[in-house]
Amino acid sequence: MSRFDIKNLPLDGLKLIERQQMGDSRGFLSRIFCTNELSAAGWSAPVVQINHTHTARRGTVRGMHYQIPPHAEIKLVSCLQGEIWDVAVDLRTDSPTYLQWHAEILSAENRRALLIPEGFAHGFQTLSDNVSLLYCHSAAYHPDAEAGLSAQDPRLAIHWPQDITELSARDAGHNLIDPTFDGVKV
Ligand SMILES: Cc1cn([C@H]2C[C@H](O)[C@@H](COP(=O)(O)OP(=O)(O)O[C@H]3O[C@H](C)C(=O)[C@H](O)[C@H]3O)O2)c(=O)[nH]c1=O
Repeated sequence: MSRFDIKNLPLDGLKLIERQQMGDSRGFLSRIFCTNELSAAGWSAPVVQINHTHTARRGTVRGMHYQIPPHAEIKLVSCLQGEIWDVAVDLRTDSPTYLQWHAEILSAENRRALLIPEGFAHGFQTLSDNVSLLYCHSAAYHPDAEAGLSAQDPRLAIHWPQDITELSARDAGHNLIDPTFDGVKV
């Protein structure tokens, strides 16, 4: 019996993963990651890093982040506390949906996660206070390969459900997409 429901999304390779919950009188168990089951969803590499972010304030935006090749990564973003508007942007230069974005609401309640292929930027807005996310990464963190786009870039026109209440200095400083931007070749 699969521990996940896997749903295709409008951007090729982007998947919505819903965790099954095995409950009893004590509580529940749910699986966060499974190589065998998520290979069918496109996870084609070992998990090399797992991160946890906690974001205290509702309305905070983190993103839009990605690592440039050869450190491009597959990312599985799971929300274990609170609720977020989770956004992925297709940066694959040759993709028919290049620079298009898609968002899903992830929460501890709906047990949904976003599986984001290589070549996408990722960001989110917290829809509640005290949000905890768990990220599985298929590539290690390489600061020199870190790149970012402005969450408020008019070229992306990402809809954020709430007023942005907090943004890191780094995220506030990302350049806007200009004619020299050529996406990511993965
Ligand atoms: C990603 C990462 C960061 N760091 C350090 C670098 C900074 O000193 C600090 C916070 O990093 P940054 O502000 O770049 O990360 P966030 O804005 O929290 O980014 C997070 O949210 C966005 C939406 C994501 O998609 C990232 O994958 C996720 O890490 O942690 C590490 O030491 N290891 C790591 O793997």
